[in-house]
Amino acid sequence: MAKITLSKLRHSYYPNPKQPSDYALKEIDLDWTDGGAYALLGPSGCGKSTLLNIISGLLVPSEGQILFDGKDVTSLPPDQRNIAQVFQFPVIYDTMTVYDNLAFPLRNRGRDEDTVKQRVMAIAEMLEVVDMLDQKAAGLSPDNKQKISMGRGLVREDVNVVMFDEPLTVIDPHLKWKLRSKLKELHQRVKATMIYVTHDQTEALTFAEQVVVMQDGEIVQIGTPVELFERPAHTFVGHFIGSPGMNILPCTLTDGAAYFADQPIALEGPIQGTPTGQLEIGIRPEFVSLADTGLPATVIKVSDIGRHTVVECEANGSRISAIIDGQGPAKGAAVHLNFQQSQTRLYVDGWIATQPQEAQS
Ligand SMILES: Nc1ncnc2c1ncn2[C@@H]1O[C@H](COP(=O)(O)OP(=O)(O)OP(=O)(O)O)[C@@H](O)[C@H]1O
Repeated sequence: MAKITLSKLRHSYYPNPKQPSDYALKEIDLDWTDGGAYALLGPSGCGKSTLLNIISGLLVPSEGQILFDGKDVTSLPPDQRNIAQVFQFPVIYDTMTVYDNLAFPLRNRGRDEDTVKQRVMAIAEMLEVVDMLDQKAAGLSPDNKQKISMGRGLVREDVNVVMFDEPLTVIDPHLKWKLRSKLKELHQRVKATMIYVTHDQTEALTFAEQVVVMQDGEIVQIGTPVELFERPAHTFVGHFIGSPGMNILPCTLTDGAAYFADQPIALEGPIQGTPTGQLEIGIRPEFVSLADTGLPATVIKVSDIGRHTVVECEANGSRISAIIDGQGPAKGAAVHLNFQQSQTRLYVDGWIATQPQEAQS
């Protein structure tokens, strides 16, 4: 397994790129630690496949370098990079047995049959497919085929990285959670460097120790699932992660105090620098509560989401959601909203501009 470094990486599909919008990847600088579990998360078109293809060697970047354990592999073809890939759709040989499918990547590299057997059995046990080993792959269900595809990606011990490209696309929704947790368990056991590409926040947050969030060819934040939830570095991350996402409200600043709809809103801590640009308050619905006093709002929708209720309100032309325990008020009710101060952030031109109180020196 290897540490992967992406250094000053830029890529354009145009021959003479001029402006930032000509680049599918703007500038990427990133270190992926040996043995880590990473997710690349972002909406369609943000550049995930472009980055994956550059790492696997299918695409040579317009600028910058890719290093595996410090060795420059930027111009090496895919077969010399020693990478295992698991794609959206299963890549297996229908006419072979499950055993032979799992053994294929090892036999292909001339491993002796004792080693093949030992690795195939270890992976089959982890994936819980031992009872299928003698079956022809053709007869397997789509999710079992994809399990075997994953097994083929994991069976070699000597790969630099295992990359998963939306691997649960073909899996039935009710089986997805099973395979998601299986993959996490597999990472803990095989300790390979793994990169999991997805547009699905649940998949990324369940699998990864570190999530790389991309938007428009740029990395907007790298963090643990908790960090992305608690302190989104950008309003895009606030929106994209969470259900419903972060409330983002336009605001003004007067003498260092934030105002929304003429109401003062207490921020988590001091503001960095002198903010100029688009000012917004960010507060997650989990930290908005209903109270007797506070920001006046009107309830426009109430949804029961199991143990909690989402109360969607309207205040001064903005939508604000609150996640509360128990039953919500009726639609049309006049309510007051309170924001938990330690969770109320200021964003300037999309980027976080407040520091938490305890970070002050
Ligand atoms: N072969 C290509 N030629 C020109 N532009 C391309 C090509 N491939 C991708 N792009 C553009 O590059 C940008 C990034 O695309 P990319 O496929 O990397 O995003 P993605 O996040 O993987 O999206 P998806 O999840 O839909 O695959 C998009 O604007 C896309 O239109």
